[in-house]
Amino acid sequence: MLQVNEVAIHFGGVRALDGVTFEVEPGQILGLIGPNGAGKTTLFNCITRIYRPTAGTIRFDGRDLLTTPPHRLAGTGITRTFQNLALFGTLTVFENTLAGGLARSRTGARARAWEILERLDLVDVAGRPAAGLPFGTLKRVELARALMAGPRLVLLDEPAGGLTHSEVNELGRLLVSLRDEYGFAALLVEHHMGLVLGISDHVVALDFGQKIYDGTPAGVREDDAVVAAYLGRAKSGARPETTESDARPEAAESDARPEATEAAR
Ligand SMILES: Nc1ncnc2c1ncn2[C@@H]1O[C@H](COP(=O)(O)OP(=O)(O)OP(=O)(O)O)[C@@H](O)[C@H]1O
Repeated sequence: MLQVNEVAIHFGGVRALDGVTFEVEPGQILGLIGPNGAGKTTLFNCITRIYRPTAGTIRFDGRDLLTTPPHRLAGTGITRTFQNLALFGTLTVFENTLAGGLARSRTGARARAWEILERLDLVDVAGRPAAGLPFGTLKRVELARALMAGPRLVLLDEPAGGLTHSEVNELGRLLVSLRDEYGFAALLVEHHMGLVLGISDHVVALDFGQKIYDGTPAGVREDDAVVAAYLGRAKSGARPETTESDARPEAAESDARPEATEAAR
């Protein structure tokens, strides 16, 4: 359904993506992993037309996405959430959710918004402005907005970032049940390995803009290249836990990341 073919993008001397090729099947959750600066968010930005790749093609249902105007993307069936949230602070949770449906016909939009808010346990805060609500709640609002367009592919950029242990477990169950119910595929960028390996059908790993792994979640921990580039450095505090434990505080992790990236380079 999504075909990313030999995609490359350079920022000055930095090869953020260097010939990346992979596919996402309908209904599949594909986990996209890799160390800081590997190119994961850049890939999202290429798919969603924020960045224009230097080379390569991206096709969705056979359609050339790189010639599709960015504002038509939701209409093609692709939506996303943002690592650092991109909600309208002064709008209510209901209004933020409704905004995700503007690419669809107005008919039934309000009813669909209520249905999604109920599904995501957001009815109690539906009338509250987004600004000031807890981070974990806002992450769910982003998901609600992404689902409003009735997507066939959702790009999830670190949905577990900043969530507590129990919230991450709950998120994993929620994503799988939403996928089963609504039938969308998902591209999941996430450092929380327990979540990625627990819910992904397939995993792709990037390192310095290149694909180093494309296979099953079960094979990830056994793969020498992924262990060397990413998992094997968990003890540094800048890499993910290699166990299912998520005791590692997210804030400390992100503080450590840029420095670790510099060191790695
Ligand atoms: N607009 C830009 N201008 C210059 N360099 C950029 C730009 N966007 C990304 N980069 C660089 O491209 C590389 C890939 O960054 P990207 O944010 O995609 O990594 P990532 O895998 O998402 O990392 P993280 O896990 O920390 O979010 C980095 O070296 C980054 O500094």
